[in-house]
Amino acid sequence: MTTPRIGILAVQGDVREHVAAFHELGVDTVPVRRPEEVGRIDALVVPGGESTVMDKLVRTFGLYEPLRERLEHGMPAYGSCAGMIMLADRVSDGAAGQQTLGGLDITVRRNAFGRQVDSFEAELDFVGLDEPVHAVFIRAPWVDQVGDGVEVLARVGEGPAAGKIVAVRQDGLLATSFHPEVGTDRRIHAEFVKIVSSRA
Ligand SMILES: NC(=O)CC[C@H](N)C(=O)O
Repeated sequence: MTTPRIGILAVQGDVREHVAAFHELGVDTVPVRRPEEVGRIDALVVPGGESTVMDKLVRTFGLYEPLRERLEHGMPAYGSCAGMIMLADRVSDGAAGQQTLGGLDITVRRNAFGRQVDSFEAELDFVGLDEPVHAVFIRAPWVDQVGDGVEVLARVGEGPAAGKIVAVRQDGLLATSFHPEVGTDRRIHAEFVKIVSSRA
């Protein structure tokens, strides 16, 4: 089997951190900035950053249609934080006119944790991983509602937001409210590589 080509949407956000995370796993990635690059990838990563800016740039660069089409045809994708918002079918508290690429049958609440606690870290139990994940949240969304085909992989364990959904999977689509690309734990990137390889 040939190694799948993982593209990183490289219009805005923490692209370098994702590139480095996959590199540590021995997986090369390619940046995606132009429409013609979309046809050459087997999977997509949408990084953390600012979903409103990412949305505008994706459309300005002519990436919206080709990416949407690939996602509709089942291309695996992983989104962290703003990337989760970009992959969600529905956004609550989105900016005026904000659109997403969609694909994940979820409603995501942007900046859900509020201003006082907009950045924090937490230990999370994560379905399929033996040890908890140390998760870094930065002005993160949470998932308000999931469709029937969506598996919940992690929830906040304690505090005022206890029980809120922060990681999901639906077929080849994976999303986390937090940033595993920040830090040294590569298990979630490894999970995505497994998903991509199993569907290649
Ligand atoms: N760290 C992040 O990716 C923050 C996401 C940002 N709050 C947004 O709405 O896109």
